[in-house]
Amino acid sequence: MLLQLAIDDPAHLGVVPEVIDLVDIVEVGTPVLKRFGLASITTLRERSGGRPVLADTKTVDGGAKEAEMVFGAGASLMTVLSCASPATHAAAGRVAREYGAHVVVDTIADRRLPRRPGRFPGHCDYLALHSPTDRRLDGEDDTRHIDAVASMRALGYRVSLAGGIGPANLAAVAEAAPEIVVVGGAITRAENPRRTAEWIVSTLNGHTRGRPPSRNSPK
Ligand SMILES: O=C([C@H](O)CO)[C@H](O)[C@H](O)COP(=O)(O)O
Repeated sequence: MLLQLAIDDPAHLGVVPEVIDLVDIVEVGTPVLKRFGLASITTLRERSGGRPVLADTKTVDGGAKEAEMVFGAGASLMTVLSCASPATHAAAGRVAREYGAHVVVDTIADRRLPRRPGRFPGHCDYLALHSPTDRRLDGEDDTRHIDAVASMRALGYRVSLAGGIGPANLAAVAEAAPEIVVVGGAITRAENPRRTAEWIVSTLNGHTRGRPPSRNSPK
């Protein structure tokens, strides 16, 4: 399993150097991309120590143009919403192939998950099962994305799992074994991001050592 660190708030950029050696993919979160534009991709590339950067564009139209922009700026992966038109998937995929880059198809806005392999024309390197932040802020305890990993993998999709992943559900996530585990707030908002990231990595690797660090643990 690969660990993808999501930076959704400019205030959390400082966490990157603290944990970068534990991380496989660095995500320029949608809010950061909207706030700082393509420069945020360059910034995170400079801090990522050569690790791939994902631009969380959540593209829904204009696939070729958005792909050109973010891959041209140095991103290695981008996200396209699963509800986008086949033409958008095909266009983003064509540009991704030209750059040797990757497309993550994000199901965050879809009520229905794909029922067959190869549902997205063009390019679907990973299918993101993503619990929306706002649903959780509304108080929903959502595990549907974790529960769906097995069926999507059975259809042949490589899965990226995102949304509210942290100490409360990490054991279930490790058991589901998606290809990519996306973690934002559980690391970036932790009292001790480094120790939390270490605990997450060891749990994902099946070598859990005790309990997750508490919010009050010393830095
Ligand atoms: O993509 C995200 C979300 O839609 C906000 O833009 C987050 O990066 C993703 O959900 C991971 O964040 P956490 O839920 O804080 O782990």
